[in-house]
Amino acid sequence: MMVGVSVGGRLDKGAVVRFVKGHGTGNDFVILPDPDGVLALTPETVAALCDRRFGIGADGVLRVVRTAKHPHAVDLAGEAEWFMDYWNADGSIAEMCGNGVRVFARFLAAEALVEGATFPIATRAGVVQATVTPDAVSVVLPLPRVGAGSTATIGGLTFTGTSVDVGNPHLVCALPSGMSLGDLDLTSAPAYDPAAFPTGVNVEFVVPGATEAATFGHIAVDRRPGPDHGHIAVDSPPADGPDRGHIAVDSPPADGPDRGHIAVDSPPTDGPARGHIAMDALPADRREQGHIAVDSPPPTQPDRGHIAVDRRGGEFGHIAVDKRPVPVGVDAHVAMRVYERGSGETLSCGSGAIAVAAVALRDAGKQTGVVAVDLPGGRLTVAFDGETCVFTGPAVLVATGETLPTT
Ligand SMILES: N[C@@H](CCC[C@H](N)C(=O)O)C(=O)O
Repeated sequence: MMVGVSVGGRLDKGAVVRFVKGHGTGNDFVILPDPDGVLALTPETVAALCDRRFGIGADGVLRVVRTAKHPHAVDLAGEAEWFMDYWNADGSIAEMCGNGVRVFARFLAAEALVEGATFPIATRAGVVQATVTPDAVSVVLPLPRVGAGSTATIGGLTFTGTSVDVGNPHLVCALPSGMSLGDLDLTSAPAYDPAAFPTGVNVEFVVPGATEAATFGHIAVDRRPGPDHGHIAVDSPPADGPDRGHIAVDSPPADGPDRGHIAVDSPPTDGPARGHIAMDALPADRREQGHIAVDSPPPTQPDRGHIAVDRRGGEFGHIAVDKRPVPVGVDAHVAMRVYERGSGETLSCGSGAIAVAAVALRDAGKQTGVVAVDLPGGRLTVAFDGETCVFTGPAVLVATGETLPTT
């Protein structure tokens, strides 16, 4: 890819920069190792790196720099060797990134830049303690500060919420009963009160007391404004055989030419653990036919299946179906979606999950306890002991590479 990187304060068109790609529950990052702080990142460069079409693609950038070498962190040099220089996908800087700091910790451990499994990391919101295990990374953070009420408006609907400071600003909005997370159109930013959030805000939408897929899974098809919404029809038992169902989606309406369908075979045709969805993207008499194969359960996550069709940026929504089991031994369980300041809708937001968990625990009348938070990208847990919170979830490195010099 062709991404210019400023080196030593000047744009060096010959710069080749090593990067690592990682994610925490689908909140993905380009990690830039820069121990001596010589990469002079700009908002434009970060936005180019994060561009999912013209760049590497990510929700944000994590620059790995020695605390002593970065002006925003030098005061913390006695407490932590490494500073997470976090940038949102639009090139703005944020104080905290909960998933980012877990992925950052995974990177430090994988590159043997730290000793032991527990170590401090400096952030713009202070120093946090990370503990790395093969399956998860936990981070100990200060208790979030639950504040005043405010509102967010999206799609003509106004939601009442609670502001929470996790180092960065959040507004946690509960959905009214009868509304599900899949009903939300998060393709554009919610409106908020700029007097309450002068530097912007991450907005979380929450279904409290979530149970298995019933309250988290959602199917949203065709969010185009206007009268031409499609429909989903499920025959059970199906019309053409004992083991076959189908979902028919008309878009635009049935009397128009562009008719597609989704056919679901159950049991699947090619193996005991595999199903498929065949989609005609164009009318049946044309050639462009696609399909999505779904392993259930997926090989890497035995208790989870999902179908995700994401055409954000266009006119269609997405389908996501979670089959995560109800967590045991927790004091509260919530499901959420988030619109992040500077990054748009993401599959997961760690600081957002902490904010949501703090409100859920408060609403449960407790000051200590464990909250499980389900997001489109997976499950995170937050444990509160009255003095700190411990934020835990998977953190994975998936690729490494080099940017190419610009021409
Ligand atoms: N967009 C946030 C910063 C990133 C949050 C992150 N995804 C997380 O996991 O906490 C902001 O601008 O505050």
